[in-house]
Amino acid sequence: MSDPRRLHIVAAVLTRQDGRILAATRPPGRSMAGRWEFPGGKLEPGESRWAGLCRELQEELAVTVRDGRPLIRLQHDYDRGPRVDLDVWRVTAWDGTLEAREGQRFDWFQPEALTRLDFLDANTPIVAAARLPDRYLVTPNVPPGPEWTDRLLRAVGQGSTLIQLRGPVVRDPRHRSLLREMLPRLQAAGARVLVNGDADLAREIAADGVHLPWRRASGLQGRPVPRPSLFGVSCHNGEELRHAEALGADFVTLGHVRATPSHPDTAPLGQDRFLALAAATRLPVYAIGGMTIHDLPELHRHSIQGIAAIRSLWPTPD
Ligand SMILES: Nc1nc2c([nH]c(=O)n2[C@@H]2O[C@H](COP(=O)(O)OP(=O)(O)OP(=O)(O)O)[C@@H](O)[C@H]2O)c(=O)[nH]1
Repeated sequence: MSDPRRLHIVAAVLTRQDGRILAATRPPGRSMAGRWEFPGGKLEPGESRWAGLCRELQEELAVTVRDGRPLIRLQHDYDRGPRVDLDVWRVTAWDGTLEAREGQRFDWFQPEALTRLDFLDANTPIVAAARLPDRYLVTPNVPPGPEWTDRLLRAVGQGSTLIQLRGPVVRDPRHRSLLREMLPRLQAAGARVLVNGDADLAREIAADGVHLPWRRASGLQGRPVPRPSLFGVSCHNGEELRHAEALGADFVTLGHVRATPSHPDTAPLGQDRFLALAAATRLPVYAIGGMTIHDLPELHRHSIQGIAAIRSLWPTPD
């Protein structure tokens, strides 16, 4: 951390197998008491991030953390308050029975319900990251075949629980019946489905949100859909990332990281530039452009949300 006055905070998004997430109120007597946060606290001098996380969860909730990984990292300056570097981890395994050891209130919430809680000001992107998976499937820009629903359901089963429908399947009204048949089945299987480029269509078919290409997002002043609907933006540089933040986007895709057949004419960002841009935004970031699930461990190490991909997440036919 370059600024020694900035507090390094480690915090945990405890996530149960059924998908519910723990949130807690700040205990009486603390700053911003009563508002919601994720359990955690200040890293001690010389302490590793993981050791600090484990200590905080033991102190606050009496649990021993067994498994987790970085989820998102962002900086926030409170007015007349601390300047914090929030280093948030997804924790998926722990031992012990949860106890509120510091007088806080805690509960388990469906991911969507988190958006209705009065969280600390810095936490909006953390709540978005908590709600989102690490695989974001973007459909190919070709007319959909009748086998699409089954293929997409297979992708959901493999962990791509966020799907962006784009191309003819959303643009061409002849595919509306397929779309209407497909959507509830994907949602029932646990997927959130976003429509590329068209917030009206997203509303009309009860999709879970909208994803805008940069050229559509650039002319907007605010979100095209209210929370808890999801709003993603495709970004390629720092200026676009700052505009996506100002719009109140829930997340961005950032790329293309590697050379890909879908962008033969533009140079890829490359890993170093990608990581530098991703570190400078407070929004959850999906790396896009030549990404596969084998990239996930390294991306997670850098507190990146995950990958967005067409080819590598699109299941082959049986
Ligand atoms: N644990 C935690 N802290 C958060 C979150 N979001 C957020 O802005 N923070 C800020 O990070 C700092 C947490 O440090 P802490 O938990 O050790 O501090 P504290 O209770 O003694 O609070 P205080 O020193 O502000 O009174 C606080 O300034 C808090 O406002 C969050 O989700 N979890």
